[in-house]
Amino acid sequence: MNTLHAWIDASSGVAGDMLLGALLDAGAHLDAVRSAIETVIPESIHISTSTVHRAGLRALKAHVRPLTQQPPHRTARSIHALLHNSALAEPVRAQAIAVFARLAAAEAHVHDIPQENVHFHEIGALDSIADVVGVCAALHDLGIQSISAGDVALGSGHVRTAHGHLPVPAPAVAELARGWPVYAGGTGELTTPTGLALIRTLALTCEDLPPITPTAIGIGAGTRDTPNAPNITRVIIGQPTQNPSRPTEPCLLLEANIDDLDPRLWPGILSHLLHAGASDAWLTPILMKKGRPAHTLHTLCPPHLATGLKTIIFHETSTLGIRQTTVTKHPLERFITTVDLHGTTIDIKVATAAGRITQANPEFDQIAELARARGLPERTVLAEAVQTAADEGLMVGHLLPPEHRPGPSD
Ligand SMILES: O=C([S-])c1cc(C(=O)S)c[n+]([C@@H]2O[C@H](COP(=O)(O)O)[C@@H](O)[C@H]2O)c1
Ligand code: NI
Repeated sequence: MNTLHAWIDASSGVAGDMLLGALLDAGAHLDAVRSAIETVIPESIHISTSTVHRAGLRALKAHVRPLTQQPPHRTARSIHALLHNSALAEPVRAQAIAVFARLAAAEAHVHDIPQENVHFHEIGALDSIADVVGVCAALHDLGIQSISAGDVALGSGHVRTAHGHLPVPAPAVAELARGWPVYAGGTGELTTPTGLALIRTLALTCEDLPPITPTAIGIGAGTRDTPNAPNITRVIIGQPTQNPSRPTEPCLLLEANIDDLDPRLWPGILSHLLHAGASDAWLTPILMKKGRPAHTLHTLCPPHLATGLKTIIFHETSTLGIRQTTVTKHPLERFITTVDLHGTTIDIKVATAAGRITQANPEFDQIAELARARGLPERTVLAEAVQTAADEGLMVGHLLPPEHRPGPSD
């Protein structure tokens, strides 16, 4: 299966209409975007594009023009209902709802009000709905399956808004930036709340351009044209040439053939090596010279732990030597998330490739403990945990649900 990854370059900043312009420039169909926006807010927005230049570079400007100066009053709650009840394609609807929830959480925090009471400035609400629904529809139209983004430039100084003069980054932008690498990168407001909410919700990780073979590049223009500082957002779309977010890791493999150790000692040795930081430690049965049954001890480890692990092997086994080879590891991105099962928190180990789940396994020790506590067979509790995880979208082949994405320190 060919997967398509989109990498967002917000090193000159990002706003909702800039990202929309970039995706349209990369080949998303304007009709698909228009029709998604019409589905949610009929006859409220006129959307068109034009080729412009920003600091001498060609870019596509998405013009998102409200058709009314007096749209209905919109709160976070009413926008959620509007999107929820709309006939948008399911992935577009789910993503747009998640983006607005993130935006509303940031606004609620900085204005110190309940999330459902957040209201979006009347005209701004229309713009924002069009930008968010437009971007999600454009991604769907392009068939994008995973997204990452680089560090984001936020700007500096002050910006004039409907709420008066705000410092840059605007408070909601600063709130949305928690846990994502950002920097000033220039003067003025380079990143808006809607632009950053889109990146924070849709992008799985922050990274430099991952290994992909580009098939489309889109450049979206901001409103101002400032000399020497192109006011643009870029997207580079392509097929991952490796796992998009995980470079290979250098590893050492330590090995020894041993034919004279009391076999009862092996479990303790393997466990000691794992506790000391080995990525893996295992035995394979072998037949040595003179027909002697024996074992090869294999220990995989990051290079900086090799000396300590070799000391353990020499100390706890009877070997007279250790072979050491350098190997390359291609790890999948993995992390632990949790689900609630009968009031107990169960860890789920999740691995992803190109943004899709390849493994989602409940931690078996916790399953066994819960099974014991409830007097049930382990396989019943295991099946319940797998089903609970699947109900929350943690299913092999699915995109990772936003609420289960790892935080920056996971
Ligand atoms: O309308 C409100 S409450 C508002 C709050 C904030 C905060 O940071 S709080 C910022 N702004 C400014 O509005 C414009 C439009 O932003 P979009 O994301 O809707 O494009 C932008 O200049 C924000 O800094 C408004
Ligand atoms: Ni605000």
